[in-house]
Amino acid sequence: MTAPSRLRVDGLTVRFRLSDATVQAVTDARFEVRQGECLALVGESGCGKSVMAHALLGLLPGNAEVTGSAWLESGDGDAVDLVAAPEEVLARSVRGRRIGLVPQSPATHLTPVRTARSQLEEALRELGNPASADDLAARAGLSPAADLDRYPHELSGGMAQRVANALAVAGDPWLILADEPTSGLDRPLVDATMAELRRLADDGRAVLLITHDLRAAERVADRVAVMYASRVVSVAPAAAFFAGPRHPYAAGLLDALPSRRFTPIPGRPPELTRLPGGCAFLPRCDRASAACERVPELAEPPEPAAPQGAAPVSPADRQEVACHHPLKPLELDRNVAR
Ligand SMILES: Nc1ncnc2c1ncn2[C@@H]1O[C@H](COP(=O)(O)OP(=O)(O)OP(=O)(O)O)[C@@H](O)[C@H]1O
Ligand code: NI
Repeated sequence: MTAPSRLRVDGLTVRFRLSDATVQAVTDARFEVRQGECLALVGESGCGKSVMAHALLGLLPGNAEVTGSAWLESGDGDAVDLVAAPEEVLARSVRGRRIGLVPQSPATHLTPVRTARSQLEEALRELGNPASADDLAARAGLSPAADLDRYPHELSGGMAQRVANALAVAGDPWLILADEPTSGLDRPLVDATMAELRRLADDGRAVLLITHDLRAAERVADRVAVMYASRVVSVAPAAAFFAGPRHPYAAGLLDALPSRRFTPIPGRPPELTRLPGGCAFLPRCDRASAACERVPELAEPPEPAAPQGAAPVSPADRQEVACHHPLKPLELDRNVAR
């Protein structure tokens, strides 16, 4: 059975009106994050990932126009549309409560002059959570007796991350949002942070991880959504995505990794003030045709007939792509994969 949805984004669109131009930062985004899963949202710098996060939190500046919907759901009937909700509701019951925020830099996020315990206790008190700081710390992998009475400068990077994560769940959130939680961190700390996010998902949280570190995403994500030039162009189960992405842009991103072909995609993404009418990836795509002058919808591509003897693509491996010429599905050998 599929787990209940915790975040359901549908048609989410963000425009910034400037005096002489309009920035199309997020266009018609559609995806969901379910209870107990981590969805990684990836894409090149400037494609709209953080604007999407800020739209979900109601933290966009006054020149932003937001349309569409983004339902944050408890999983048992309670729900709030983050786009329609008034600021008062977002401030009182969403940010830091129903949405727990994993900060970009835990070391600077923590108050330097107070112990981890006093910060956790204050958060629990403010959020009306009867849990104890010891419980929260233990769940986050800290030793309450040894770690909680330390000041932030006495904590290692990994420990500070765990305290920040304990703070992120202090309000018992429906969704955890982490926008580039590993930028500027060294590899061991990246690994520790990813392990922490995985643990939060395994604990039953829904985790939305925004990152351009594909290697980190591969370690933690159950599904991967790819953004390009303001649109979500691919949503796929992680294993199928990393084994054989269907969208040419996603394939290009993976080929650019040092651990793969280390070949960057030629060209640059378009300016968000001057998006083309059709597929925005067209000028960089070696599969483009006249059909690509029309914007492709995000959908499961019609499958080519499976070669004789080959198993059809399993439902668990199905990828949605916005592309008129998707790459062929890879036959994942389920027996080998397990
Ligand atoms: N207040 C604003 N007014 C106008 N344009 C904005 C505003 N905020 C963001 N943008 C533009 O929106 C686009 C998307 O930015 P965003 O920060 O979401 O990118 P990103 O995908 O998070 O990139 P990165 O990986 O570098 O963090 C950029 O072109 C940015 O310049
Ligand atoms: Ni960003």
